[in-house]
Amino acid sequence: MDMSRVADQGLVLLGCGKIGSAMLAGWLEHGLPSASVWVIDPNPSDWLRAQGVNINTPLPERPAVVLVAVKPQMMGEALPAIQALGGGGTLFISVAAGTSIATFERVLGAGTPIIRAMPNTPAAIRQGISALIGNASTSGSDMTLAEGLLSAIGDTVRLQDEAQMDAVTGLSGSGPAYVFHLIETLAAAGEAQGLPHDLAMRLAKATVAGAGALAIASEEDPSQLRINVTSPNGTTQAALEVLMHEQEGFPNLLHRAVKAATDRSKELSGE
Ligand SMILES: NC(=O)C1=CN([C@@H]2O[C@H](COP(=O)(O)OP(=O)(O)OC[C@H]3O[C@@H](n4cnc5c(N)ncnc54)[C@H](OP(=O)(O)O)[C@@H]3O)[C@@H](O)[C@H]2O)C=CC1
Ligand SMILES: O=C(O)[C@@H]1CCC=N1
Repeated sequence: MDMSRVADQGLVLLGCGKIGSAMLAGWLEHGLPSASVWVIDPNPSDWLRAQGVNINTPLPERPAVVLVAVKPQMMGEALPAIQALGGGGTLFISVAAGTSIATFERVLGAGTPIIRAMPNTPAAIRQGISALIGNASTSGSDMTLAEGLLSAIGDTVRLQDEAQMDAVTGLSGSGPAYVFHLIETLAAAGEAQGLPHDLAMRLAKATVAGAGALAIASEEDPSQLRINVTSPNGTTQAALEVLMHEQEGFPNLLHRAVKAATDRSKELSGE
């Protein structure tokens, strides 16, 4: 991605916590100059202070992009700081869960190009995935700019309908946490079978990372890759009889987990 427009005109980051920092880390690593970044955050982290970006200083008059990365509950308090940049000329990208495009249009004006995006934290190592959708004022070049920025920190996918954002949030936005929990519990299960903690954790991390990389790289789909591991009447089959149990296994558990996250995203949009 050619970051020259963003580097020339500037990028404003409203809120730089977990996801804002993950995205910023990816962009800085990709070559965005730190002098081109302005951050508004009441309590900048030590990591952020060490990056050489502009923190809580006056903003450029017409930045290329404002990235909104505050919690939905803080939106009312936070948006006035960037409201004057609305109206066109600056592209707004919000990653906030459950905050609709209409909410931003009410504050910034319907003529403001606004893209709602849902990234995830592997963005920090440029292996995230972001889903995005723009409002009616978003031009083709705005979408290209947003996709360029987001593709610098991983894969991107365009949505057809803003309503899909709740399920996307429940799947890939929150999803890294499910996988981290899988790593934690896989390691703990190995420990319970007699392995030392460090060895169990190393095996668990490498197994999840390797399986994920194979799932992306392979032409076979994940169900075939699963079958490839499963020798008839072997060890994997014994485990899968537990994990694939209709009521107590993964399918029901993950269905309930993703539904809970999706429902919470819908709830946030009404709060
Ligand atoms: N974490 C994730 O994996 C993902 C998060 N998101 C979305 O990103 C948004 C941020 O989430 P996350 O990074 O986890 O949350 P964090 O709380 O880690 O980050 C939010 C940041 O905004 C700061 N902040 C609070 N009030 C203001 C204000 N008035 N002006 C500017 N900054 C302010 C916070 O400071 P302080 O801590 O001092 O309050 C904090 O540094 C949320 O809307 C979430 O839905 C989307 C995708 C993935
Ligand atoms: O937990 C949350 O609400 C945010 C949205 C997706 C990931 N973290």
